Amino acid sequence: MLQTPPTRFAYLGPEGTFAEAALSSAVPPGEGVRQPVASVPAALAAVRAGEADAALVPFENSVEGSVPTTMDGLADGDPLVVVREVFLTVAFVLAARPGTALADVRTVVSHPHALAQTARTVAGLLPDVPALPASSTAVAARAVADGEYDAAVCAPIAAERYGLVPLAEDVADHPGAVTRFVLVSRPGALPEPTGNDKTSLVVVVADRTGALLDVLREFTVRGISLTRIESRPIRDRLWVYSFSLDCEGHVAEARVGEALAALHRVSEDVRFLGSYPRADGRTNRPVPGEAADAAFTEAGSWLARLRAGEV
Ligand SMILES: O=C(O)C(=O)Cc1ccccc1
Repeated sequence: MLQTPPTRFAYLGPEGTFAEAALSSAVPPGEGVRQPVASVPAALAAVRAGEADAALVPFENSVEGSVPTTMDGLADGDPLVVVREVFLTVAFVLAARPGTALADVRTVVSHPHALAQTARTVAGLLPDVPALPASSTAVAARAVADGEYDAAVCAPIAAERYGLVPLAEDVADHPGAVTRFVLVSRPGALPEPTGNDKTSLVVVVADRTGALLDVLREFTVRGISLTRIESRPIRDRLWVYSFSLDCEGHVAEARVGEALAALHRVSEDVRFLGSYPRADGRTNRPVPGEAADAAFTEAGSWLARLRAGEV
């Protein structure tokens, strides 16, 4: 009998990252094989090259906003789509090699988002100590274990994994911060609509008055709520911006499909980044009657009758 090969999941590694914890919360242990990779671009590249089937990468944070390497990595290059979102409440420790005292620490290292979310607390504990960036919190913990730096901001599990001990626990400036991760894969069959889905897009607009309003209007007139919108520079065109956004609904639903088709007409480019089940514990706003699939179907039949000369 033919066996389907296990799904290969790439995640921002090494062992002990928040991305790994997010993957474990989304995919039961024992399902698929997991490959830690060195960076977000490496995780996306592994999927694009077919070396992995899906990648679990951080997307945005409730305190720091979006993760630029992920946003830009999805906006450029061969298309990838989000098939799932995962929310994780993150807790940070300041960790060092056993025997290190706070007074011995001359350097702190972590992922830029972890440094940003703990900046005030860490500066209070270690005034004037430089905070240096690393590609993940676990790589930072490993580098401390290897003696390259004195302390890391990381997950308690990463400290344990690399033999570090906490100098301070719960060093987040805003306890309860949530990170949104996404599981991305090469385009293929879309996740089925669940009735509580989100759709992600990148829309490139022309440099003209009202271009953003034109984009927003296509959602408003179809009763679609946006859950995120932000601008990102298009790096090879000076002062031209794209809009990265999430809206409620699934592309299989008429109002969302029609909005995308309209955006395709009024903007320079639309990149579809997937329709997937909403996982933030919230429920999409009720769809107004005139924006429901049944209303679009009925309007389509009416138009067909008009065109056939039946009215
Ligand atoms: O570096 C990690 O562990 C990640 O998964 C990225 C990250 C960093 C800080 C907060 C949330 C996610």
